Amino acid sequence: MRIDVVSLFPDFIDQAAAVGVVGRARERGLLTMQGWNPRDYAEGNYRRVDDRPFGGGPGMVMLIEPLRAALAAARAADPAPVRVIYMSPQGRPLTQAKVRELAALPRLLLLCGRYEGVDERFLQAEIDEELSIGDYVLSGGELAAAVVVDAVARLQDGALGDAESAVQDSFEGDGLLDCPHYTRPVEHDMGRVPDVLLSGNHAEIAKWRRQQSLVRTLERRPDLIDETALGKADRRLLAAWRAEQGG
Ligand SMILES: CC(C)(C)c1cccc(C(=O)NCC2(NC(=O)c3cccc4nocc34)CCCC2)c1
Repeated sequence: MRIDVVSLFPDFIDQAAAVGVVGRARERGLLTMQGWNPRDYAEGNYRRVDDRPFGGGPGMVMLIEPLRAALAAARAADPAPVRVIYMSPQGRPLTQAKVRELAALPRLLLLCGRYEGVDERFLQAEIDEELSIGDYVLSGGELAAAVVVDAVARLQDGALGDAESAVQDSFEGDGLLDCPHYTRPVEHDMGRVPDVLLSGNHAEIAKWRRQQSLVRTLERRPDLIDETALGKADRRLLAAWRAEQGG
């Protein structure tokens, strides 16, 4: 897969995608990336990439022409069709389902905003979709682009080793939050490892982990599951938990 990133700080993404799974995927040729800086395409001796907003108000807006030239150069760099995504607070929330869809494409182009954003005419003319990584104010779209790169890279065939794939599958599997994890020592002034995990009883351990995931998801992110859609076994685990809690 090829990912082009249009950003005033292309090195930022490159660094964020240089280590770990993403770095390895790039080394293995599973993922190629290239940054494109609109400033390299800005005219005039000030090489302007932004200007004041019509209608007044604070801040600056990214100019159309440098973006259009950078996007054209990126498109021309590879014959494969490209999905152009503007990382934006006005975008649809990024979900794992969307990540899976994007990971299957041959090419992505991620546009990162700065200042107050991008001239709307450019977005209307050139952008296929807008995606948001969450509802908070950021200084630029680069962190969001790095999130997409990481999530998509993990799904490239061969990016993860068998063990890592199993972890990814367990995370992705049923959309539940993760169960608690423990490692050595068994005893610690911060507490003791739950006995079930020391029992060697793999069926009980699997049940306990499932129960913990279910309870945590219901307690912390009820929006992630529809209790009515739970299977009989899951409903039993929740009932047992509630009985234990005297709930
Ligand atoms: C969400 C809410 C708090 C209501 C809000 C309302 C209005 C503006 C902003 C805001 O952050 N504007 C600044 C910019 N933000 C992002 O690029 C950005 C922010 C968040 C998630 C993202 N996912 O991708 C890109 C994202 C846009 C131009 C430069 C950075 C945020």
